[in-house]
Amino acid sequence: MIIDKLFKEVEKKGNVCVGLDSHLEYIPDHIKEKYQDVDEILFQFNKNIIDRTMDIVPVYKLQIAFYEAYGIKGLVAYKRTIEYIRNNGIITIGDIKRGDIASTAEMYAKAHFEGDFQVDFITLNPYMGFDSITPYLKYIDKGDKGIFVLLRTSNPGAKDIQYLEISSSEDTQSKKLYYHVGDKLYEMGSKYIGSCGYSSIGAVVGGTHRDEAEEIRGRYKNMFFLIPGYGHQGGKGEDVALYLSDGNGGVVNSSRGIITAYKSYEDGEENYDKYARDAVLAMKEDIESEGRV
Ligand SMILES: O=c1ccn([C@@H]2O[C@H](COP(=O)(O)O)[C@@H](O)[C@H]2O)c(=O)[nH]1
Repeated sequence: MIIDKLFKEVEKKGNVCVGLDSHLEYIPDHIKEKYQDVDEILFQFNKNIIDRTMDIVPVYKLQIAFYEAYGIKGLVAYKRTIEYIRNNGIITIGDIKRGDIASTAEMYAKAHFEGDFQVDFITLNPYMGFDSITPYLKYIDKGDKGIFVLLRTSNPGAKDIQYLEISSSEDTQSKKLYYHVGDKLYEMGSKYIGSCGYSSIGAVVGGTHRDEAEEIRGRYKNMFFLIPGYGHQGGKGEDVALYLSDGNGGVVNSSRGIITAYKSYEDGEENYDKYARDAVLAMKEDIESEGRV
């Protein structure tokens, strides 16, 4: 199962997920001068970072908005980057955060689990209901695909809706909305547990809030987490480590913190890929120094 592959990669390489959110503004001038087309610029920028980091990175996440923003050529860069990563045997997450009625979700599943934009995991937004998730299950059933569903996100606005205390007809006591989502996903995920003990139905939990971390980790023991919010959004090693279990059970994403790390150095532009690697190593050390919780 894909989750077993991710688990093994994390055992070997650590928990850092590099976010290739490759805004043109983040790309050094020498690359923009060398290549004319935006697809080539984005791809070459990504490729150099991937080549420099793939021995220490278990998974790359591409936020599709950064490619859609550049139209067809942006999507060509998205396709070429995911193909390049997958051809190197490394896992990809398409951060697409889709959520729609079942008939549309079927087409989203086809679009991102087959064909040009095929990745290993995608992110989904469950707030239209669980019938918006079920069309993806037939791919998970086959074993080589997985999903990360938004549970409790990293942004300050997460509190506006996800933290609302509500009760359902099945519960006697009220609980936060994100626990309603988590409990249901946990139940759905129990069918897809790999030999590593985790399910191919994982959840996105923001690494910027630490108060609930131990409760979330303890409540969803078989759930693998995608943990964004490290670095630019303020999450630290001590925060994100709380969502891990014995050093595994989650990957921690950093996008700007890694791909724009070079901007702090005088010789950064020419060596942006080296500084991306240094940033991955520093992040890995920051997380691992917390010990295998
Ligand atoms: O709760 C969430 C879910 C997804 N994201 C995504 O992660 C990265 C974070 O980028 P940074 O530059 O490391 O802040 C980005 O792609 C978001 O769309 C998130 O931040 N929080």
